[in-house]
Amino acid sequence: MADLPTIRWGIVTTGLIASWFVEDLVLNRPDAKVKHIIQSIGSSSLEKGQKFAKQYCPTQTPQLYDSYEKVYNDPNVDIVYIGTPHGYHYRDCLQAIAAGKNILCEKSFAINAKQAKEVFDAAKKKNVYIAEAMWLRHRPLYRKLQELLHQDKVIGEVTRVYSDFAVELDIPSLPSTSRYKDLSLGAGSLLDIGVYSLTWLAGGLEERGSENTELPRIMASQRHEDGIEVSTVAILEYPDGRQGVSSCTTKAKGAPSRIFAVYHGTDGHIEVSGDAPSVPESFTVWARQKDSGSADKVLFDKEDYEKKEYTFPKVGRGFVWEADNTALDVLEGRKESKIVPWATTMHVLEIMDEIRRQGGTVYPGE
Ligand SMILES: NC(=O)C1=CN([C@@H]2O[C@H](COP(=O)(O)OP(=O)(O)OC[C@H]3O[C@@H](n4cnc5c(N)ncnc54)[C@H](OP(=O)(O)O)[C@@H]3O)[C@@H](O)[C@H]2O)C=CC1
Ligand SMILES: O=C1OC[C@@H](O)[C@H](O)[C@H]1O
Repeated sequence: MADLPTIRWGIVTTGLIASWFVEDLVLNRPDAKVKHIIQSIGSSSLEKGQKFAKQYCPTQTPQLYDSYEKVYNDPNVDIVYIGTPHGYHYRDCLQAIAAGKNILCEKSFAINAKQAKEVFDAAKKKNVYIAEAMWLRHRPLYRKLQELLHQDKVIGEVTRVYSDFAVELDIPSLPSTSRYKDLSLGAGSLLDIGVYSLTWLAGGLEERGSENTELPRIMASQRHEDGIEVSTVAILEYPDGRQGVSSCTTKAKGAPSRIFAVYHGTDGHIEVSGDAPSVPESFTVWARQKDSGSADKVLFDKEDYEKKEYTFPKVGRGFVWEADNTALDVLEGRKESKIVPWATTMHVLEIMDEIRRQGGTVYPGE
């Protein structure tokens, strides 16, 4: 590890995702591209910071702060990781930018596209790096899937995609301050987990990724309980006829088959599975070899397909690729991530804005 470039992280919050991310930052990996230092941790309470540091980065000695601002103003911090709830990302990013810090900010990057645009404009003015921590896009599985779909065209032209993220949460039992319940924190299934379903859809339908500024036609419906959006279904239709269905809910468990995304192409199918749509493990390519000419076109013709499974090893909690890629971006002087460029974040937020407009989900201040 001695010769690796080093990056010094300022961690903002001691919440769940901050703990997962830090665990991966300090993981001892033979193939690490960067040495990650936990330089400082900012929390609403010093005690929380002490407990967090002891539990998740015991081999390091971060400076502990009782505020986020002190992390932003720490001259020894190269990049700030923001793990606050959605409703605070806008505020926290703007404060970190004002202090001249580079930023990796959790998904969903902001409540809406307008907030994100302001943040990106501010980052541009200050000439700092900023990226949304959409870790899925950094995973080798997602990148291989895109290569097979769009470069190798293993299932021909992608025509349809389905993706669902279902989690059974007992939201009424949670305290009113929970990020799953408090609208000012951005509560709602779309911003929390629907963003993954949309990312799986984009993986198939939007090969152009960052350059794609055109919004698909969107037809969406959302359901609410006690004012919180608990289910979303959205149909996305692209000008050339490709269609996708993206759904999410906090009212049901995911299917036991563990398949959460299906890609249909002119010459086959791909099914993606894993512990959750945020934790994919493998995908199966069903490439059509022949047409057995069966008279009943309704029946599945398994024997017409060649099946190939791609499995990806688990490394830590799966944040290592995002961590290394982001650190290298900053160390090499980039201001945007190639993997999650600003345009991609804007595009997904614009889609979610339209889904919420049709579904009737409004956040405080909108
Ligand atoms: N990539 C992934 O797999 C995951 C990403 N996330 C994303 O991470 C973000 C945070 O989620 P998660 O870690 O689960 O949330 P938690 O509720 O576990 O943690 C959020 C932290 O934010 C700080 N905070 C500041 N103000 C508030 C407030 N008013 N209410 C609650 N917390 C506050 C607290 O830290 P402190 O007291 O230390 O200041 C708190 O611990 C979200 O954007 C979410 O979408 C979440 C889970 C998984
Ligand atoms: O990003 C996430 O992935 C896992 C979910 O359980 C969590 O609520 C969400 O924030």
